[in-house]
Amino acid sequence: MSFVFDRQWGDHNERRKQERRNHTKKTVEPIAAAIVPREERKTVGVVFVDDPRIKCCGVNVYYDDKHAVKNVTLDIGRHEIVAMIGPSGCGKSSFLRCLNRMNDSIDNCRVTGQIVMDEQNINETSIDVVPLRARVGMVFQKPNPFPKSIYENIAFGPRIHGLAKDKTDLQEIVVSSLQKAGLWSEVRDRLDQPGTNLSGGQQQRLCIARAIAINPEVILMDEPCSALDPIATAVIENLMNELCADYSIVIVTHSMQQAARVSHRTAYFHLGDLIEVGKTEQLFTRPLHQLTEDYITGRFG
Ligand SMILES: Nc1ncnc2c1ncn2[C@@H]1O[C@H](COP(=O)(O)OP(=O)(O)OP(=O)(O)O)[C@@H](O)[C@H]1O
Repeated sequence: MSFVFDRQWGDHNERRKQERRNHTKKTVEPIAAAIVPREERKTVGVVFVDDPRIKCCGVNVYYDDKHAVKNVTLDIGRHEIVAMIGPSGCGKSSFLRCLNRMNDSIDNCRVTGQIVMDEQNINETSIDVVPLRARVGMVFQKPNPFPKSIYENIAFGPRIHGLAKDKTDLQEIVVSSLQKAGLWSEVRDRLDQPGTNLSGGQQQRLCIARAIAINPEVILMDEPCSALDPIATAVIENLMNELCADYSIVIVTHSMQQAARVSHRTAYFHLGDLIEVGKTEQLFTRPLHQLTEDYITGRFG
């Protein structure tokens, strides 16, 4: 009996020691590999994901001879929020605009490389950008509702893309888009009033509803909260969290706090190079590249 008792306690103590060793193993960071030096420009981190929604490979953006985005390779996952951060002029917006060919409207801009959705390179000149921009919607820095009624702001897209069978169908799209954008309860009684009469935060949600109404797969957001107060910003951030159940979201933001709050992965750009991309928590707490560390600790930009 005593033998059994001793053995049990012996086992118990051994187990406790082992648990402590395991615990130590789990909580103490492994000795980090040396941080990548500033001169290195090859992207480090988690560039690829399983079953990506968009696959960017060697993307370059030039404005005349200015090389604004340099050989960027990056996957955007399904149901993923990817934040793009970096100092002013590092190429975040230029890269974002590649994802729905918005750079086409800039005369001196040229984009090279592959941007693949459903095995199709959307950067080929033969691609029709109208249906592409329905699949990859965009929300801009400044809310830009059409000078039309709230209803028409949403109904316009589905109507021109032929997404509604009839008037009832169109009405359903309008209601469900406003619901998904978290605006329905605030505007249900005034759908015929101008969208421009809404507050800034409501206008931005109207623009999100407008993007949703044409059934996109991806929503691009270029500093969507920079014109909003903290309360309206929090509403949009919560909304993003809900929307990623249905869409992939790529957001350019100047706010590291916002990137940390909303995104699953964060991409850090520097002078046109994608320096590092990784799980958001890791990038902000244990960056792999010296330039990322400089930026997040406020030593640069
Ligand atoms: N139409 C243009 N013609 C010439 N150069 C341009 C044009 N648009 C952008 N650039 C340049 O390309 C570079 C990248 O600009 P971009 O707007 O993509 O950077 P960003 O990181 O989004 O900057 P910000 O955070 O200030 O908005 C910058 O040097 C910018 O001056």
